[in-house]
Amino acid sequence: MSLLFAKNLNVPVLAQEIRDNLSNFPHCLLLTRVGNFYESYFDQAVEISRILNIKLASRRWGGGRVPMCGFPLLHIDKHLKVMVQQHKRFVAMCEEFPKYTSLGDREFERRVVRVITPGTLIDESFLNQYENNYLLAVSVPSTGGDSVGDPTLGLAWIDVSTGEFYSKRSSYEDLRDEIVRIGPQEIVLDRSLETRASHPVMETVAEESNVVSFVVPLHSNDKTNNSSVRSSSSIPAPDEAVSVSDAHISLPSEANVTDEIIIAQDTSPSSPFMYTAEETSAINLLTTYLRANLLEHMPSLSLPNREDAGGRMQIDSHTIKALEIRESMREGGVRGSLMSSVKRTITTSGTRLLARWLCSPSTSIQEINARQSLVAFFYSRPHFRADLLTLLAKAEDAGRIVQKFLLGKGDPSDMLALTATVNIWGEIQRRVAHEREMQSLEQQSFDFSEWTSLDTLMNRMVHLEDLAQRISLAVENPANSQFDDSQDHSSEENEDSGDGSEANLLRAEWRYGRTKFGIKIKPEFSATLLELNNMLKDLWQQKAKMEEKLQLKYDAPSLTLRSSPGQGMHVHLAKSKRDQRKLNADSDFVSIHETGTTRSFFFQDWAHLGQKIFTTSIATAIAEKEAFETLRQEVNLQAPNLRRNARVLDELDVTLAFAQLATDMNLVRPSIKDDMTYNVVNGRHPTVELGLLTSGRVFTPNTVALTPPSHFHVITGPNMAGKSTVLRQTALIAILAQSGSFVPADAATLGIVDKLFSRVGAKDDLFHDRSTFMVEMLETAEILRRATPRSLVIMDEVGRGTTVRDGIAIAFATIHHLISVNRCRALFATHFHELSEMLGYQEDKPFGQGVFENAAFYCTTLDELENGSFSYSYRLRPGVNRDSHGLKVAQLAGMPHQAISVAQDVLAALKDSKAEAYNADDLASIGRQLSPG
Ligand SMILES: Nc1ncnc2c1ncn2[C@@H]1O[C@H](COP(=O)(O)OP(=O)(O)OP(=O)(O)O)[C@@H](O)[C@H]1O
Repeated sequence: MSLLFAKNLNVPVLAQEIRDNLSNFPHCLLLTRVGNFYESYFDQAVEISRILNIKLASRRWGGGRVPMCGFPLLHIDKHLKVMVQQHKRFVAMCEEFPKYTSLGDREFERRVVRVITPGTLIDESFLNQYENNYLLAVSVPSTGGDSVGDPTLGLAWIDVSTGEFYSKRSSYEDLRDEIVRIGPQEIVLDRSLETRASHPVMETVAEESNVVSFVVPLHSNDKTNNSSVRSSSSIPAPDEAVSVSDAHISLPSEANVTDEIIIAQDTSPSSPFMYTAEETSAINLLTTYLRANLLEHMPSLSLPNREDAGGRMQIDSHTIKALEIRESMREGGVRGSLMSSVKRTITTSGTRLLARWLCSPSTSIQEINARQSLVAFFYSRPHFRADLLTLLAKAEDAGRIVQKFLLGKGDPSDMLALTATVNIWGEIQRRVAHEREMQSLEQQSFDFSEWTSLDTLMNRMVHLEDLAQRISLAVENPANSQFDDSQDHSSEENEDSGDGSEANLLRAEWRYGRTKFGIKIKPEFSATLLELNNMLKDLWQQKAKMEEKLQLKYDAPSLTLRSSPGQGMHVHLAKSKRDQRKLNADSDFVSIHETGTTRSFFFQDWAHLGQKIFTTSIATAIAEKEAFETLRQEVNLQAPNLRRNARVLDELDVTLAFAQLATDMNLVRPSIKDDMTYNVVNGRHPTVELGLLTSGRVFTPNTVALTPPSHFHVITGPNMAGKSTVLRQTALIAILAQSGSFVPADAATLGIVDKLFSRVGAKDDLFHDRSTFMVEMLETAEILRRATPRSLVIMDEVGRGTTVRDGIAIAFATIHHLISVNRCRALFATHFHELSEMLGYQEDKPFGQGVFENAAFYCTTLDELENGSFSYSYRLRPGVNRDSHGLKVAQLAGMPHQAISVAQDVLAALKDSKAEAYNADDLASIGRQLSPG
C-alpha cells in the first residue's frame, strides 16, 4: 500500500488528528508529516503559506474544501529557520509512524514528537555553530499576591544543542546584565508571573527578550489549568510532579564533582547539595519546559554547573552592547566587534568559550594568572603552537555530537567523527608529552614551573581511546575500506517490492544511513552479525552458482535471477531464440511476464533462495541497527568524560588563540593585582586599531594611569579627537586582561575590576517610551547605585541630552557621587569644560581640590595648520581643553558652506558679547543681526 493511498483512505482520520493537535498545541504552527511531505491545513495553512511564501492549495474534506499547503521533507530546515528563528514562532512537529493491524494492513499513527522553539533547537542545520543557543529560566520566590518580596532569583540556562547547562543565584538588580551576558534565545518564567506585567522580572525580561514562555513547574501544586503559555498561547504541561533530582537529570561522577582545575573555572564545581532553593526552582522550570517541548527527544541531563557569582566580572547590559563585545552596534553582526577582532580560535566550541570568557571575565587572580601563563607559554613556542593548531583543526565539535546522541539523534558518520576526534585528542596529548620530553632533554635547567598550567590542563583529560577503538572496530569507515555494496543489489530490489513490514522499513532507514554516509557496521562487532554476514555471503554464492548453472544448462547467457515489486523472485532472460529454446520447454519455469524483448519466469528454487536472501538481509540490517544503538549507549555512558575532554580542548583552543593574537597584535602580558591599580602604558583600542590599519592609518596609543591619588580622570577635548576611544579601550583592556588574554599596550598593571560600567553612546528607546536623555539618566542612575570601589566606570558626555545648565548640574553631581560615594576608578569625558573649574582645576595644578583631589584632568587636542587645515593628535595630555572645534567636524561632515558661515558668525558674536552667560538681550541681538535678509 503506498503512503499516498493510505493517506487517502484515512482522510477523516487525518483531519481529526490535525484538529486534535491544533487544539492541543494552540500556540504552535503545526506541521504534519504525510508521506514525503510536511503539510498544514485549515486556517494555519493560510498563515504558513504566507510566512514561507509557498503555494496555498485546498482539498476536499468532509464535503467542503479546506485550505492546505505543504513542502517536501527535504525543505524542513529551510522553513524551520524562517518560522522559528525569523518569525519566533513555535512549531509542533507531528510525525507519522506505520503500524499494522491484526489483518496485516499498514496504517499510520501520527503524533507530535517535538515542539521546536527558538530556545530548544537541537541539530537544525541553521544553528550557528559558533554561538550558543541558550534557553534561560528565571525563578522568582513565590510571595503570593502581587507583592514582590525577596529580591533573590534563580537562573538556569542550557544550550540544548551542546548540553552546556548552568545555574546561578541572582537578583532583580543583576537580572538585566545576566540576560544580556547570557544572550538567551528564549526565556522561561513561572506561569504565575504571566498576569503580573509590572513585576520587576517581567519588566526586565520584556525589555531584553522578545520570546518569553510561561510554564507551570512540575513541582507546583497548581495544576488546575495545566497549560503553559507563550505570549497569549499555551502548551500542555506534564501532569506529574517531579523534583529536580528526578527530572531526567543524572548526577555527575565523583571525578566530575571534585576534579575541577583552576583554569577551567567558568563555573564552580557542582553537587546536588550546592544548589540554592532559587536555583533548584529555576532548574525545575527549565526541565519542565524542556520536557513539554522536546517530548520524545528529551535527553538525560547532567547537573548544571554552578556559576560562582563572586568569580566573574559583572559587565552591565549597556556595557556589553556599547563596548560591542559580541556584536557591533552599527552593523548588528559580529563584524566590527571585539569578538571579531580578537577571535583566533579554530574550533566552533572554542569560539563559543571565547565569547563566554569575554562576556564574563574572571575576577580570580589565580585563574587569570593560570590562563595567562598558558598564553605566555604558547606565545614563546610558535612551532609547538602551530603543531597543536594543526591537530585541533581536525577535531570535531565533540560536545555537540555527544548531545546529539543523548537526544537520540546522530548517525554513523557522527560516530566516526567522534572517534576521529577522540583519536586527535590522543595525538594532542602525545604531542604535548613529546614536547615536554624534548625540552627536558635539551635544557639542562628544565623549568618545570613553566609547564604547570599546561600539565594541569592536560591532566584533566580522561583517556577514552578504548571507546574510540571500539567504535572504529565496529563502524566501517569508507575512507579506510571500500564499502562493497554490490552484493546487496538485488536485495535492494527486494526492498522496493513494496513489502511494508516494519523490518523492511527499518532496513530501508538503516540503508539510507549506509548509502548516504557509506558506512556499515563490521560483522566482527558481534557473533550474531558475523553469523548473519556469513550466511548472507553463502546465500549470495549459492545464488551466483545457481545462475551460472542455469545459464549453462539452458544455454542462456542472458539469464539472470532477479526480484522486483511486481514479479517477486523471477528468472529474467532476453527473448533471443538461443536463450529461449531450451528453457521454454522446461515445465519448472512458469512464464509470468513478457515484454517485446524479455521474458520473466517463476522458478521455485530461486523463489526459495531469494526469500532466504531477503530475510537474512533484513535480519542483518536489524542487527546492524541494534549494534549502532549499543554503540550509542556506550557513547552516552561516556558523555560526561567526552564533554570534559572537549572542554579541555576548548580551553586549549582559546589559550592558543590568545597566544596567536598576542603575536599578531603585539600584545603584552598584564600584571594582575589585588588592589585598585589601573596603569596602562600606551594602550590601544584593538578594534579601532584594526580598522585604521585597513586604511593604512596608525593608531595613537595613550597611557591611562587611574592610580591613586588620581583614580578619576576628567577628559575634555575637541569632537572627533579620540575621547570615546580612550574610554572604551580602557574598559576593553580590563576585559581582555581578566579573560586571560594579553592586552594591547606597552605595559599594563591592573587591579581586579569587580564590575564594569559604561555610559556611552546612548540611543533613545522610543518603544519603551524613553527619550535619549531618559536612557542616559537610567544608565547613570544604575551606575551610581551599583559601582563599588573595585569597579571601573567610563562615562561619555553625561548631561549632553538636556540644557547646558541642567547638563552641567547633572554631570557635576555624577562626578561628585562617583568620587565621594562610589570611590571607583573612572574616566569621565565631557564637553562641559566648566566642570574643571567646579572641581578646582588650575593650570598649574592638574588635580582637583578638596574632596575632588582624586580627580585629574586630561585632554585631547587639535593642531591647526597655517593653511587653515587641521589634524587631530589623539594623544592625551594633562590639562583641560576648552575648545570643542565642533564647527570643524560639521564642515568635515559636509554641512553647507552657508550654514557653517552662519555658525561662525554666531560664535564670533558670542565671543564679542560674552553672551556665554546667556544674557537674553545679547542673544536676541545676535539673532536679529544674523536673521536672513
Ligand atoms: N588614538 C587614536 N589614534 C588614531 N585614531 C583615533 C584615535 N582615537 C580615535 N581615533 C579616530 O577618531 C575617530 C573619533 O574618535 P572618538 O569617537 O573617540 O572621538 P571623540 O573625541 O569621542 O569625539 P566626540 O566628542 O565627537 O564624540 C575614531 O573613530 C577613530 O577613527
